[in-house]
Amino acid sequence: CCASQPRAKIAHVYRGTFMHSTQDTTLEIIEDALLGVDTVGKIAFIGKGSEQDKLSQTFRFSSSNVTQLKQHEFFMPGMVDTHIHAPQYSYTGTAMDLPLLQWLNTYTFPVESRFKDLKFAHRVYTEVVKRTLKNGTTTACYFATIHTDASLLLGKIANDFGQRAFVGKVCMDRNKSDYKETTQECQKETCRFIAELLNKKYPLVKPVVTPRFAPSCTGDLLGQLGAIARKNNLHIQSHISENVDEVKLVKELFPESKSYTDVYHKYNLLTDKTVMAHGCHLTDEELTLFSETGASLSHCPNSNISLCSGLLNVRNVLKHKVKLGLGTDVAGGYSASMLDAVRRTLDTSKVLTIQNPKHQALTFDEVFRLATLGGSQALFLDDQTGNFEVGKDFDALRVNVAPPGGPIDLILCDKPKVGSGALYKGDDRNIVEVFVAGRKVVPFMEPAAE
Ligand SMILES: O=c1[nH]c(=O)c2nc[nH]c2[nH]1
Ligand SMILES: [Zn+2]
Repeated sequence: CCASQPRAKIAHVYRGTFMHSTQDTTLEIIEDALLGVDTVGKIAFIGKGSEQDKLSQTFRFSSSNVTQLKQHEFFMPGMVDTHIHAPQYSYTGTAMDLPLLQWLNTYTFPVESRFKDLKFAHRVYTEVVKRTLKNGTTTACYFATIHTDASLLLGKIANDFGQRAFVGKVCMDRNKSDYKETTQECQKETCRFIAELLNKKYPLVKPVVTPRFAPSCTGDLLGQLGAIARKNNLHIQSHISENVDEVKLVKELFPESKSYTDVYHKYNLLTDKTVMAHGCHLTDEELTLFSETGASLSHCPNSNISLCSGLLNVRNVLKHKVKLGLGTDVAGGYSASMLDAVRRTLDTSKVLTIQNPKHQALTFDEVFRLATLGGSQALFLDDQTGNFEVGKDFDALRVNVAPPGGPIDLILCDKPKVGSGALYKGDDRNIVEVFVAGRKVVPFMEPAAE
């Protein structure tokens, strides 16, 4: 049994099967566990169901307050989407026929330009927050657009629905089209975005410094953003080495830098609070620089396949001791569901084994860890979320393997395999409740009135 000293009062106690990952165990399944959540949403204890009497005395809760999971139900940690473009949710699954640089110019920039319109932004951002929450994303690291007010609105909507989120106002001062700002505007608006979002004092929603990627930023802007992040001790997100044409372009635009990674490093954008999406074409030397700086990678396999960008060798990333989480990368990725990201990660890893039988494919348990604890580590949030350790916030999914009308027929009842079956075959119908910091956010709460 693990328990903190009883301090805050216990608000909820749950009894049943819990699955999670720890530093030492890729997947731990605790049957008939008892977990207590205190009034500030933190996990106060996790112990054995058989110790309920003792725990109820220590933590002063009554047995009648224990919620017993039903047969075929279990709890798992909420999933962490380490990379998602909220505005691009509006065209998911409709633009999968061009490689990255053409895809951005043809589809992405025209759509993102529309987010100047706050009504349109409100509609799309409400849908993406609801859709990701329903699919078990308790933490999302969002790109918004270049528009400060719409980006602030995304923060408000995530807060209203109770999702833990980083929100980035996108920075770009170099583009063929008008979808950009001047260097000075971008710096000024980034500072306003950060100040205004922090000023809201949302408990779970924070700003992240967001240069779109090196090709859409001048060195001047990158340097200014590095300084802003450092001064305010903020998270940073961007893209790196997604596609070979992009890597070539970065070489042309930044001839003085040794590598793509070196460009970001030079401008102080690689820190232990940085998450870079993709990294399919990074060299071992670049991965070493990630490891040395503590920067992490977001693996977005649906996007990498959909845009024919490349196949990230996650095994090699982990070998270099680089932190890694999973991302949907909507709308390069056509699915907003982290369960899809889990499956595509497994598929990608198996394709690498098909290409090279010496490659050791990732296991289901390892990928489960990447979607939960790995994501929280990549976002430097692992002291707050990622698993069911005492003292962390209770970010959890109540999964029912076989709800009526659901996608799974329960034929095999082999307990340890039930979790993997549910995650391979399940969808949001199986995620019957979602909790963030102890609060039930699915079924949805009514957003507070204005
Ligand atoms: O998948 C991607 N989506 C984007 O919006 C983007 N911008 C730069 N690089 C990118 N890659
Ligand atoms: Zn992206």
